[in-house]
Amino acid sequence: MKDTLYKMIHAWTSAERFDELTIASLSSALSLPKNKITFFMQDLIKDGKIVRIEEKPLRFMSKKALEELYGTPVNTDKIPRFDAWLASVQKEPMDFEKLVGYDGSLASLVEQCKATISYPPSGLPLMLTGETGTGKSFIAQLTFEYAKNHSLLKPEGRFVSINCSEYANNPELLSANLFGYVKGAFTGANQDTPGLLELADGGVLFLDEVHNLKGECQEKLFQFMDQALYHRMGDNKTWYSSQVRLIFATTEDPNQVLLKTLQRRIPMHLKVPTLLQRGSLEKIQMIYMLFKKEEQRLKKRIKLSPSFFQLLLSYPFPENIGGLKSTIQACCVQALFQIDEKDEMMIEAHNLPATILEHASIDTLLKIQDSDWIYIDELDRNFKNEYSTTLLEQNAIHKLAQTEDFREDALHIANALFQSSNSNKASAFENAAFTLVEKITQHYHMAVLKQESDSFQHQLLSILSLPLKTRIALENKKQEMETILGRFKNEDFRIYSAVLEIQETLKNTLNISMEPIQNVLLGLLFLKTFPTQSIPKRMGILLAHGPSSASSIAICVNEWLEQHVFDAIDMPYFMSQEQCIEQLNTYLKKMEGIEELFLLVDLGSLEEVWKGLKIKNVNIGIINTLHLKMALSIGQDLLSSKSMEDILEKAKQETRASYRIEYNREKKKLIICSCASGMGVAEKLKSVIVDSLPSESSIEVLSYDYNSLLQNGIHNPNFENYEVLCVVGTLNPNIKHLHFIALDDLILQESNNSLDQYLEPYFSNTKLEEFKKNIIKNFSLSNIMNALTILNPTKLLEHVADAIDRLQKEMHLSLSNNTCFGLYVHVSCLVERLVMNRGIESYQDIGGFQTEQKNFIERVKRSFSDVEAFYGVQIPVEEIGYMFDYVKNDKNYQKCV
Ligand SMILES: Nc1ncnc2c1ncn2[C@@H]1O[C@H](COP(=O)(O)OP(=O)(O)OP(=O)(O)O)[C@@H](O)[C@H]1O
Repeated sequence: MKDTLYKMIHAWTSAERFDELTIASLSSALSLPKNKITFFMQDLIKDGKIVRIEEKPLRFMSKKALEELYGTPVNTDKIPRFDAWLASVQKEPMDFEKLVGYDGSLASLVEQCKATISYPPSGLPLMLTGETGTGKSFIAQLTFEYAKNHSLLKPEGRFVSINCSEYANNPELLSANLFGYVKGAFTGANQDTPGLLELADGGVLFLDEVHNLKGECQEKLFQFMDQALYHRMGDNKTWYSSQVRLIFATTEDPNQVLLKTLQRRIPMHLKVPTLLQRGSLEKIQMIYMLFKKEEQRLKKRIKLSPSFFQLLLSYPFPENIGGLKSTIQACCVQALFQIDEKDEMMIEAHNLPATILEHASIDTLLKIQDSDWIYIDELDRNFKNEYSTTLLEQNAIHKLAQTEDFREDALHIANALFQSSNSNKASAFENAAFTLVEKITQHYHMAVLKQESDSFQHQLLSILSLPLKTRIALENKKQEMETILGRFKNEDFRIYSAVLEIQETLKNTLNISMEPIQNVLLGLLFLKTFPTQSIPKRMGILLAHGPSSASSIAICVNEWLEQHVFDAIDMPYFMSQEQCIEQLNTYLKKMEGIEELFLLVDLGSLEEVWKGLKIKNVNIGIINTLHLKMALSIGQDLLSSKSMEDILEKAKQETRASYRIEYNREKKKLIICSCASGMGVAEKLKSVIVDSLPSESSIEVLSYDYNSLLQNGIHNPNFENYEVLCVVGTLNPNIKHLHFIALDDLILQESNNSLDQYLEPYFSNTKLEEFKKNIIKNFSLSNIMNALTILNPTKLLEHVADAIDRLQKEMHLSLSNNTCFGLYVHVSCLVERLVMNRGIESYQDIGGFQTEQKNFIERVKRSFSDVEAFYGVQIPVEEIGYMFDYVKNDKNYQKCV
C-alpha cells in the first residue's frame, strides 16, 4: 500500500496537481483511513522519497517528480512555503524561451533563426515576414539575445533597430542614418556622423518595415552585404567596414516590394504565423502573460469574468498579438476602479471595446459557461489541469506519438491520468451512453471487473463530457492524437476497433461527437482497465452454436492462460451456416492487422467455411472441432513460437480433427532510403519520396542506417514483414538481389533506372502518371538541396561544385555527370553535418584506405581547402573514404585505373 501511495503522490506531483496532494484527498482516492495515510507518509519521508509542504492544509510531494519538473535537487524534507520555493527554483526564461509558442507553433521557426544567426563565420541575413503584430520585431530582438548568450557576437555588440516606414517620405535621411554622413553632405550636416551600420558593428541591425526602403538604398545595402564595406554619405572615397548581422522584417510580400538582387542575398525567409494560426492554447498563454504583466504593474490581483474571457478568446484580432496586447491594456485602464472588497480588480465583458462585443456570435455567447471568475494564475495552471492536460499536452502526447515502447508508456500515462474516482451522478442520457459503451467493450471481450465498475463508469463519463477547456488546450495536438490512434491500431487493434465502434455508435444513436483527444483518452482508459495483450500478430477465434458455447470456452482458456488468446462468437442454434459465416466476416473486419488467424469451428465443412471467408492478407488455419481440451492445447501453442502448421498438425494428431491452411498473407511493399551521408539525409529523402507517392499508396518508405545496410543487408527484424522493392540513396551499397536507385538518377531522370518501374504492378496508370510528375517536380536538384539542407543551397552548391572541379583537375580526370551529382549532394550534406558537428566517424578498413589512397586523400584536402576555410570545418579522413566510394564507382575512373 505504501508503494501505491507513493506512486500516486509521484504521479500527481508530476501532473502538477499540487492542490490535491493533501491527506484528505489521498485518503479518499485510495479509500484508506487518514491515520494510515499519515503513518505511511512518515515512512516515505524517512525513506527520503517525499517532501512535506508546511502550509495549511499540509501537502506531500514526490521529491523525484519535483526534481524532474524543475531540474533542481530537493535536498530537504520540508518546504515552508511552496510558492516561494517555486519562485526560487523557476529560472528566468532565456532569449527564445520568452516567446510564447517557442516550443509549440514557433518551434521550427526558432530553430531556423538560431541556425541562421549562428551560421559561420558571421551569420546569414534573415527576413521575417508576417502580418502586423505577429511578433517579428520581438523575434528579431530575441535572435539577438540568443546570439549574445551564445557568444556569437562581440561583447559590445548591440541590437540596433530602425523602422524604415518612418522615412517613407525621406529616403535620403534614411540613407544618411543607415550609412552615416560627412560634414557638408547635405544642409544641416554640421559634423561627421556615424550611421547605424557602425553603431551596430559586432551586433545586429534590425530593419523593420523594409518594404519602405527605396531602390537606391536597397542597392547600397546589398553592396554592403557583399563586401561588408560601405561609404558614408557625401564621401565616396573612404571605405568603412562593419561586422553586423542583418535582420529584415516586412508585412508585405518581399517578392513584390524588394529588388531581386537584395532578395537573393537574404537566404533565409521565415513567415511568422498569425495569432489565429497559433491555436487557442497559445492564445491563452498570451492572455496569461499579458495580464500577468498588468498585475505586476498595477500591484493588484486581477480576475476575469467568464464572458469576458470567452469573448477575448474568440475574437480574431486582426492586429494579432499587438492587438490583443493593446486591448488588454485598455481593459485594465477601464477597470481601474472596479475593485471588490478583497481589493481585487474585476474585468468584465462591458470593459471590452465595442468592436469585440459586436463581433460575438450567438454561438460564442452560448458557449459561455456559468462558471466562476477566472484568476490570472489559474489561466496558467488550472486551465490545463482537467485530465492533467499539462501532462498530456507537454509530455505524454508527444512521447506517445514517438515512443518505441508504446504499450508500456501508454499504460504509465493511463495510470497517472485515471487515478481519482470521485463518483458523480450520471444523467439518464449519460447512462444510455455508458450502456452502449459497455455492450461494445463486452463484444471485444473487454469486461470490467465488478470492483472497478464505478471508477470505470466515472472516468468514461468524464471523457464523454470532456470540458471545452481541455479540448481547446489540446487543439494544436490534433496531428499527434491521430498518430497515437494509429499506434493503437498497430499495437492494440482490439482497443482501436472498440474506440472506433464507440465513436460511430455514439454519433449514430445519441448524436455525441467524439474528438481525437476523447478517442485517445478512451483508448488509454481501456488500456488501463483491460490490461490484456493487444491483438497479437496471431489470434484465435472460437465459433460455435449455442448461447454461450464458444464464449464460455474462450473465457475459460483465457483465464487459465492468463492471456487473451481467443475471441469467441456464439451462434444461435437456428442460425444458418451462411448467416454464421456472414457474422464471422463482420467480426473479422475489425481484426485488420493480424498475420495468422486460427479458426476453431463446430460447423459445416472446412471447404464451405473457407469459401465464405472474406478476410484478406492473413494466413488462415481452420480446424473443424471445438472443445475445451483442444482449445486449451491450441491456446498454449499460440503463445509459443510454434508454426501454424506444427500447431494444427499436433491438434490433428490429438483429436483426429481435420484442418486446412490458406496462405494468403501478402507482404507489404517497402522502399528503403539509406544514405552514406547519414541518417538525417536518409530521413529527409524519405519524406520527399513519401510526398511523391500517389495518395492512398500502401507502399511504405523507411529510412535505414547505411553502415548497418552494408553490414547486415536487409536482415533486420524491422524488414521481416516486408518485401523490399528497392533502396534509394546517394551511394550504392552493392548488395546482391537488392535493387538500388541512386539519388542522382532520380535528379537526372535516368529512364533506365527509375523508381516508377518498381511501382508499376501496384498502381493504376493514372496514379503512376501522378507519381512520375511528382518525382520530376520533387527531385529537381534545387528542390532536393532545399529539402536536405537548411543552409543557403545555392551558395553551398557553388562552393562544393568548385571544389569538385578542382578535384577532377588534380586527378586529371573528368567524372561522369551522375557521379558529380551524387558528390554534389553528398558533399553538401557533409559540409552541413560538419557545421552542425555531426560528422561520420567510422569507415570500413580506414587503415587500409589511408595507406592505399594517400594521393586521393591529399588531393581532396587540397581541393577542399577553400570550403574548409569558408565554413570553418575540417573534413575527416573517414568522410574522404565515403567520397572515394563515389569516385571509385565512376565509369571514367575505372577506365583510368
Ligand atoms: N510569441 C510571443 N510571445 C510573447 N509576446 C509576443 C509574442 N509575439 C509578439 N509578442 C508581443 O506582441 C507585441 C507585438 O509584437 P511585435 O511588435 O514584435 O510585432 P510585429 O510583427 O513586429 O508588428 P509590426 O509588423 O506591426 O511591426 C509586442 O509587444 C511583443 O512583445
